[in-house]
Amino acid sequence: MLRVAVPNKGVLSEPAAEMLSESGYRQRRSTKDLAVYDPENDTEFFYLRPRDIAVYVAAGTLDVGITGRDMLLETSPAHGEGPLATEVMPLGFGRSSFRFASPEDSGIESVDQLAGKRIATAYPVVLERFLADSGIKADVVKLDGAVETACRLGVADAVCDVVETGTTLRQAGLHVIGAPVLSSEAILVRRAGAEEVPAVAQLRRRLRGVLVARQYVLLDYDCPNDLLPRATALTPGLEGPTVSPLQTPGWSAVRAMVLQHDTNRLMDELWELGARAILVTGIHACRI
Ligand SMILES: Nc1ncnc2c1ncn2[C@@H]1O[C@H](COP(=O)(O)OP(=O)(O)OP(=O)(O)O)[C@@H](O)[C@H]1O
Ligand SMILES: O=P(O)(O)OC[C@H]1O[C@H](OP(=O)(O)OP(=O)(O)O)[C@H](O)[C@@H]1O
Ligand SMILES: [Mg+2]
Repeated sequence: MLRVAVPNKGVLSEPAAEMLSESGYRQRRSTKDLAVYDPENDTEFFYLRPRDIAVYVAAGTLDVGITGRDMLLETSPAHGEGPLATEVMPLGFGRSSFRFASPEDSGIESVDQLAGKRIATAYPVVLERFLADSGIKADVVKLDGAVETACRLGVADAVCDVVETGTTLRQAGLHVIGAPVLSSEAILVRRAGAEEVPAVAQLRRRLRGVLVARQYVLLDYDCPNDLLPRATALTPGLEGPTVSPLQTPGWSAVRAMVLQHDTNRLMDELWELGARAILVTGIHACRI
């Protein structure tokens, strides 16, 4: 039986369960359920705090889990100090960066100026590693959440926190300083060095299928044969485009997968080139 950890709360919770449902796995009906068994796939899902997921996976108690890259790094022991979980694949949601920010009027404008200052964070391990690697000596103030308020309430001079849109920072009168400490998104994690088993390989293929179906569309168009080399250079597909003859002499039909965000640019360029009957179709599911 495969045992999978899924975030029970927070921003990763819903999209993680949605991605597993789209991958054909049964998910819990109520947010109060702690675990659910999917008999068809012989898989049990455990709903846990995202912060704890890599710990269970590293210990080998659960086979795989979905968490944030920042959470994995926060709960990873220093080299040689205990079992490790490792990133298997990114899942394309829950994107954020982990960054320093200081009050607008603090005069702290660069990471170097953080030396000797108090920095509040809910990710002390990641922050302390960064400070040690950068040779900056500062006091780390460990908080559980709502870190942005720490400066206003006088317990810190700056913060290091998760930023997505930046709205929370702005509301707290803070501005980002320096480059991101790290870029995070939801990831699938496994125990480091764990042997590949068929059930995990299947889960990975299914998740990859959902990712590809979300990212790509199918583009069909009709094209005069003499323009095929230029048209198919625009739409090379994954392995190569499908080109079949049309009943109209001198014309072919082309089908290729293209990135969804590129669709309108490609349709315009193909039209300018002389392609016609350009159609876009969504991909519901796939195995690539
Ligand atoms: N606004 C956001 N946008 C994208 N990802 C986010 C955002 N906030 C948090 N995350 C990501 O979600 C993961 C877990 O954060 P979450 O807020 O769910 O847990 P937490 O902060 O430990 O718990 P809680 O907020 O319930 O106290 C982290 O990987 C983090 O990067
Ligand atoms: O840049 P934004 O789009 O504003 O998003 C970032 C905010 O979202 C998360 O907060 P969450 O709601 O998880 O609260 P928490 O700080 O208590 O964890 C994170 O800790 C930031 O505060
Ligand atoms: Mg949070």
